[in-house]
Amino acid sequence: MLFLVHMIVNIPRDLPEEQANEIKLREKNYSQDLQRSGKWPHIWRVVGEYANYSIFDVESNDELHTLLSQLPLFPFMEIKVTPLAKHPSAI
Ligand SMILES: O=C(O)C[C@H]1C=CC(=O)O1
Repeated sequence: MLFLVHMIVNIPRDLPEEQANEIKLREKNYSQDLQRSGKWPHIWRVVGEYANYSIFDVESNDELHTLLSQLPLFPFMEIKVTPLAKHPSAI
């Protein structure tokens, strides 16, 4: 099942920089592990924003929820999920 996921990151300004950097490093490693696994085949930066559009390829809504809720930046994210279906004109 394919999902379009929009993630907007809002790290509080008062979070110590060292702590923020540690979370971002864990996020990068977690994200890259999922990309290597094939479950997160696309991630694109939104120009000018601390946000991304991603494609996830997972077995179920529950699996996607588990993967997203384990993102180290999850507490600081606004996430919108759009389920994708095959377009009838797609070739
Ligand atoms: O930078 C982001 O868009 C947020 C998050 C998603 C993957 C990652 O490494 O960080």
